[in-house]
Amino acid sequence: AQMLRKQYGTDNVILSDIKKPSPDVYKSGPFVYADVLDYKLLRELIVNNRITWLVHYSALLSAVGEANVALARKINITGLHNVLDLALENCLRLFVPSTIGAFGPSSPRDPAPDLCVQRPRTIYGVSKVHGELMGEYLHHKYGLDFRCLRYPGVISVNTTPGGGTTDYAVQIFHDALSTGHHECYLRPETRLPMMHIADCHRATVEFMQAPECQLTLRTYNIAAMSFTPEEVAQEIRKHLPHLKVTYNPDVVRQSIADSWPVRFDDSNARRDWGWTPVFGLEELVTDMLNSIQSRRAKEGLPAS
Ligand SMILES: NC(=O)c1ccc[n+]([C@@H]2O[C@H](COP(=O)([O-])OP(=O)(O)OC[C@H]3O[C@@H](n4cnc5c(N)ncnc54)[C@H](O)[C@@H]3O)[C@@H](O)[C@H]2O)c1
Ligand SMILES: C[C@@H](O)[C@H](N)C(=O)O
Repeated sequence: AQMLRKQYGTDNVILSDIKKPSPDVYKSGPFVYADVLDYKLLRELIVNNRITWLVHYSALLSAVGEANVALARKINITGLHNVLDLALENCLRLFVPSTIGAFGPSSPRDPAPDLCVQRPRTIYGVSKVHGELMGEYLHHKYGLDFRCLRYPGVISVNTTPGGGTTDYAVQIFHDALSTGHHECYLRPETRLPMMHIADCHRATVEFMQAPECQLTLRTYNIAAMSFTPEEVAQEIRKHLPHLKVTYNPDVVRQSIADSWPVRFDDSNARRDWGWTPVFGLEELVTDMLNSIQSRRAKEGLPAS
């Protein structure tokens, strides 16, 4: 929203959720309550605010989805159908993120290309493949301007991890600066594609702004780096040598991670609309530690 508001004006970008926003978010511009399962309310918001673009992020992530399959199906599939119908009815440009989780054990893993077998084994992945296919179907049949990026694990200081399989890659930075000890629920050699949130946001805005004639696909992989818990820990130790990591693999999350790509082939995104990441592992680690450290200092908390 911050990026879009700079370009399009504060009042022209409306954030929504079913959760109360932090005071910072609330003060930064328009925020409304919107439940994606409430079709009438969504329609009212779109009509009353003369919405032209819709960015649909609401979802239950992979690990939390496995713990509550019925709710994940409702939010990730029924909610998506509401959004697709409204986008079509109101000629909106629609962005829906997909994920590395849209692939499964029978997909090529190193690298996973844009087009290949997709047989995910989580309700999250199944719902994301469904979203990719529904959006593309409505694009080809009715001309819906549907755009979808498959994000790697996204790493950010601003939000607490939302119940995904890649959450450890956020938590490890907080633990490094608080207790100096991180207990990892994945095995040390588990490699997954990851991305700094600044790259993820920039990719999304650049992709949304790309002229339609440049797009040869409606769903693209985007990549920045791939690392294992051991590799990110080693990079953090260059700044905080005392970091201790112990491993206690969680059966559910480890088996999800083992079914996902270890690397993404994003050559189509690079060719079609010029995607290039800025953050590699070194830059990511420096930025995350600096940002968390200054946040802790503001809150009067010590760094370990
Ligand atoms: N974080 C990642 O690493 C990652 C990677 C790939 C794709 N994505 C995708 O990006 C999107 C956002 O992910 P995130 O990490 O911010 O997840 P998150 O869990 O932090 O946020 C999801 C949001 O959806 C909201 N929500 C839940 N039920 C809702 C409902 N009924 N109506 C409206 N909102 C509802 C939640 O309140 C929450 O704020 C998801 O679609 C996810 O699949 C995320
Ligand atoms: C990878 C992504 O979709 C999310 N962070 C998850 O782990 O579920």
